[in-house]
Amino acid sequence: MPLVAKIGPSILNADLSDLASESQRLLDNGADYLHLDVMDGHFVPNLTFGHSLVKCLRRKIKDTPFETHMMVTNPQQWIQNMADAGVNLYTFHVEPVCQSDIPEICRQIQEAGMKVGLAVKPGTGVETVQQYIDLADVVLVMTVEPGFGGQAFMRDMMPKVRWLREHYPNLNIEVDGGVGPETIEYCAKAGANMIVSGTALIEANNQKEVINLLRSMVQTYSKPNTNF
Ligand SMILES: O=C(CO)[C@H](O)[C@H](O)COP(=O)(O)O
Ligand SMILES: [Fe+2]
Repeated sequence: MPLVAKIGPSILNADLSDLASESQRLLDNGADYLHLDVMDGHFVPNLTFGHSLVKCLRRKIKDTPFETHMMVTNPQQWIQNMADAGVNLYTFHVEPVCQSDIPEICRQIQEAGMKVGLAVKPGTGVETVQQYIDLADVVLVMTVEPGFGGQAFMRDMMPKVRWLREHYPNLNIEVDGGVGPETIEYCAKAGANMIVSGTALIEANNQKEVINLLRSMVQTYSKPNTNF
């Protein structure tokens, strides 16, 4: 069975004063979910928004899955708030938390009614999350240092994606950072099926064309025996 390709625009570099219509345009052009980058100015040197804004967006965009990419030092703190705001997938970084707390954080996320994403920064090996993969719905391999949109894609992260795909054929593997028409082939070939794309989509003249291209690349390479 080919994996399901899902395209999730990051709205980080969109016009945040007009977030609902920017998001709706991306969805009308074929996006499957919205990737909402939450930054606390501590885990990363940048600030974005929190659960209040997510809740407002949810009032306007009702049926689309929301992922929050939690670039925060204390992911446990925001679980209930984000669940109440209408988040579906709560993806947190493993770096700032105690390894032994990861199962409990995953449990709390699930208990709050959300799916679990485990995110790793470029300097973190996948072996760090390996023992927790059974507790997660998604593993996010960052392809830039978290904190800012519009950075260059780190191709040297692809061995992590490839390793995950080899060992976990059915896992949802997400890539985030510098992903667009120029770099999707690397991600798709390595085995990623959840594609976050920010700047490349926000700045595209034809968002529908770019979303279709990202999806078709994933579909091409996720067919059995054509991965590599
Ligand atoms: O998590 C992120 C940055 O920390 C963003 O999701 C990511 O950078 C997407 O934006 P772009 O495609 O412009 O790189
Ligand atoms: Fe992100």
